[in-house]
Amino acid sequence: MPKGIFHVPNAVNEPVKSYAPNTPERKAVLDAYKTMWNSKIDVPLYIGSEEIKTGNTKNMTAPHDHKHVVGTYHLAEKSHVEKAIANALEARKAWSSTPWEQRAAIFLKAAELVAGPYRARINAATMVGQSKNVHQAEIDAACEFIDFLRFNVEYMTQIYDDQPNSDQTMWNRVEYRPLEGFVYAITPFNFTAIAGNLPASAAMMGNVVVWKPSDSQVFSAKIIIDIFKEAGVPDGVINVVFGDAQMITDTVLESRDFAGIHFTGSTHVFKDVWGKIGTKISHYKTYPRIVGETGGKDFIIAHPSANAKQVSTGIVRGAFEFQGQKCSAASRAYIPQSLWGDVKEQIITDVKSMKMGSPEDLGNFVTAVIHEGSFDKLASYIDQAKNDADAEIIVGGNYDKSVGYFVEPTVIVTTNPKYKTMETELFGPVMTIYVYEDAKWAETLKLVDETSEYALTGAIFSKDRYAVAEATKALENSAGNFYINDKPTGAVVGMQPFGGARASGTNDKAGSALNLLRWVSPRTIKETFITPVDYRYPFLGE
Ligand SMILES: NC(=O)c1ccc[n+]([C@@H]2O[C@H](COP(=O)([O-])OP(=O)(O)OC[C@H]3O[C@@H](n4cnc5c(N)ncnc54)[C@H](O)[C@@H]3O)[C@@H](O)[C@H]2O)c1
Ligand SMILES: N[C@@H](CCC=O)C(=O)O
Repeated sequence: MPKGIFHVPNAVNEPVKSYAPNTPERKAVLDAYKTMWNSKIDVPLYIGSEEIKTGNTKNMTAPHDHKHVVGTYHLAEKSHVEKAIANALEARKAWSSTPWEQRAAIFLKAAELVAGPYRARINAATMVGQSKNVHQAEIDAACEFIDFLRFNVEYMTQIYDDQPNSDQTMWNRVEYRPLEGFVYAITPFNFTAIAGNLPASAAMMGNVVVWKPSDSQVFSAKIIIDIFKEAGVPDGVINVVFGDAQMITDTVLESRDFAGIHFTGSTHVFKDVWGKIGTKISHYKTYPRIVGETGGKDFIIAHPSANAKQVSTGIVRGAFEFQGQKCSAASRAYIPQSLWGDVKEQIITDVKSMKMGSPEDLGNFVTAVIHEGSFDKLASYIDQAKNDADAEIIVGGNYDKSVGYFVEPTVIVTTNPKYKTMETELFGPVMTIYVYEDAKWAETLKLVDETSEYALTGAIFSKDRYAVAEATKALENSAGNFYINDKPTGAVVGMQPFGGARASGTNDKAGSALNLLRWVSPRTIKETFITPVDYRYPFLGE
């Protein structure tokens, strides 16, 4: 047991590297990309100390070149999921009582492995398997993942440090126990950092985990697993299963020891899983913690006082970075008539200047969308907009899946503020704009609030402080992350805790102490120094 009250290193955000020509990081990431492109990996299930090849495999391909196979991964059967749970529960015996500083050291080491020896590999894997351009890979797979690991260690110690009052007669203590059972982490394709953070944050707090990554992120998930192993996460603490999401989830939910779910993904899946947990609630040993960050229909609203160039840049970067595949991506905008001419011209100029293609060419701003299902869905909405009288495509609108799943950044202007693409999350490079009359500012704020079921991110651009204040109040429940004079994407751990409410999730703010609190079950301990030996109150003896 520790013989000191230890302090962890102060968490600092990882600086973003530039990847400019002739930098060492540029050479390293391109070398790693080539190596991965020209070899094939075979990813097993990771259960306890075993790496299991079930023989039932799927190919991993690059979204920007979908015939190019970069590896295979093995699919779990029900028995593997059961085995993963059994291994997790076995590992819990040692892990749940491992001193916190030992757990902290593992995850601090993992952060340094990402920052140094694994940086080029995890970025390159994110470029190959998820088609991120190098800047998007760097801010996600390297920097955000490192920040999650470093800051969560610091938040963990803040939580442990939060203790109740005592007096001379007693000492009150709270210990933050891991949950009694195991945590199930389900992760999305679009952020390598989220894939790493969901299992790691629960494990850091002393929990054991069954992790099911997205089928479209296995390629970079393999690097995360390598990092956890090298950092010293003991066997069985994080068990990884791939395959049929429904079967895996149903099997997990059958276990009486299921103690919590750490989910990020789409709203309909989360609601479905929540419903299943609800129907089995009497079956579980404890009430499972349900944490889910889900979809968004994120907005930008410009006030007539806004700077047109700032607005158009916010729209273009907010909507089209990583092909709009961020839960935070701007996908509906409200622009006053008086600014529209300038904003429109600038958007069209910017979008036409964007290069699209493989992420290996670092000059490409836009690459492919994640898979055929997403491509087909986006194409159908774009085709619909071409036919609808209340919609007009002002730039983009083409798509091609012959080599990769390429969809041009597309801007739809609609005269109908409730047009389908103003309300529905498409999760791709499609932005819809509604132009409002300047005099209808207050009505438009109401429209922003009422148009979508989501409440994840949103932004207002304005030079008028009264308008900023009015929007901040009117939209207080419309976004969990609200931006003033900035695009609604790019939250940084330690700076803008991230998460939304309404249909966007439980708003437990990934990368914050609020989130880590969901993975502990506090026990209060009262120790009395002079224990009473007489039941009578003092006055009863008089
Ligand atoms: N709010 C946030 O912080 C945040 C962050 C990233 C992504 N997202 C959201 O995630 C979505 C995009 O990611 P995606 O396409 O990977 O989402 P998705 O919902 O398709 O998949 C997410 C995970 O759920 C699994 N899954 C799918 N069907 C399931 C089922 N029936 N039962 C159990 N698990 C199932 C998938 O295999 C994957 O691991 C978007 O809606 C986006 O807004 C939200
Ligand atoms: N943290 C990211 C969003 C993650 C969701 O996809 C951002 O703020 O852009």
